[in-house]
Amino acid sequence: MVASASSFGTLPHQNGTPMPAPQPIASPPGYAFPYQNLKRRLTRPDKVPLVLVACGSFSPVTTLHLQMFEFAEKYVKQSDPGFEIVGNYMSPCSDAYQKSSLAPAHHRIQMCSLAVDTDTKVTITIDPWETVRVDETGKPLYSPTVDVLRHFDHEINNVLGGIETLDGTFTTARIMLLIGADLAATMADPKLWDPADIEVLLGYYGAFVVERPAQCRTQDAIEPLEKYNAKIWVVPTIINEVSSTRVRAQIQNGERVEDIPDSVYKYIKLHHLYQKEPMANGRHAEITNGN
Ligand SMILES: Nc1ncnc2c1ncn2[C@@H]1O[C@H](COP(=O)(O)OP(=O)(O)OP(=O)(O)O)[C@@H](O)[C@H]1O
Ligand SMILES: NC(=O)c1ccc[n+]([C@@H]2O[C@H](COP(=O)(O)O)[C@@H](O)[C@H]2O)c1
Repeated sequence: MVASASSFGTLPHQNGTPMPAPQPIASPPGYAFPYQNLKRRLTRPDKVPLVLVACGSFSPVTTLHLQMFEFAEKYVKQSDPGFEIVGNYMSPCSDAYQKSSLAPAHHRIQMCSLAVDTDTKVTITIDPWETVRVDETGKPLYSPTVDVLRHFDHEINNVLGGIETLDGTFTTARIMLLIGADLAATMADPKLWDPADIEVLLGYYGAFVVERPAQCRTQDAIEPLEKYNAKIWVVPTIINEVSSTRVRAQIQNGERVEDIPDSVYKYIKLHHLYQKEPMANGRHAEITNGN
C-alpha cells in the first residue's frame, strides 16, 4: 500500500491527540538558509508541497546520492502519492560525527557543491547548517537528524510562511527525510537513534526510503518501523553497489573510480583526500582525510 500525502499531522500520539509541531532550532550567526532553489509556489492543483532532505556523510558524495533525488521524483510522478516536490536538499553532517572516514566538512561541502553543479536531472541544494554549528567552546556540534528536520521546518514553514498554492493561499510544506534502506534499518536501534527522535522523525515528519538491494532487504529494514507505515514511502531504485566506502577503496587502490562526478574526482586528487599515507617504514597507513 502507498502511504498518502494527506496523513500529515494526523497520526495520533500515544494518548490519542495529534503530535504538536516540533520546536524550532536556532541557527548560528552569519548562517543564511539556502532558499534560492526552493519552489515557492505549487504548479499542480491539490498537491501537498514536499521538501526532501538527505542527511549523510557524503565522504565523498557519489552519483547514487544524486540519483536518490531522481528516483524520488520519478516515484512521485509515477505512483502519485499526492505530493509536488518543491525542494531537494543535501545536509552533510558535521565534523563532530564520529565516523573515521569523514573528510573535513569544508571539503565535503565543496565536493557536494561540485556534484550538484554537474548535469543532474533535478536541482539539488546543499545546506551547510549542520557543518557550521558549534558549541560554546567553538567546537563543531553534532546535530541529530531530528534537529535537521526541525531546522528545515522552521526556515520553510515559520520564517517563509510555507508554500503558495494555486489559489494564492499558503500551505505548510511537508519536510521529509530521503534515506537509503540501510539507514532505515538502523532506526529501530535505540543505541543509534533515540526513540523519542524517531517518534518525531517518522511519526511527525516521515521518510522516503530508497531501496538499497546490495546492502539490505527493504522489507527487513522497515518492518521494525511498522507503526510509522503511514509516514514511510518506499522508492524503487536500480540494482547498484555504489557506496562512499567503495569509492574510497578504489581511490586507495588506484583503481578506476566511476561512481563520482569527474569534478569531484579532480577535487579529491587536488586535495589528496582518501589517499593512503606512506609511513616511515615504507608501508601504507590507514586513510588520511586531507586535513
Ligand atoms: N547506493 C545507494 N542506494 C541507496 N541509498 C544510498 C546509496 N548510497 C548512499 N545512500 C544513502 O544516502 C545517505 C547518505 O549516505 P552516506 O553518506 O552515509 O553514504 P554511504 O555510501 O552509505 O557511506 P559509507 O560507505 O561511507 O558508509 C544514506 O541515507 C544512505 O542510505
Ligand atoms: N541519532 C541520529 O540522529 C542519527 C543516528 C545515526 C545516523 N544519523 C545520520 O544519518 C546520516 C548517515 O549516517 P551514516 O553515514 O553513519 O550512515 C548522517 O547524517 C548522520 O548524522 C543520525
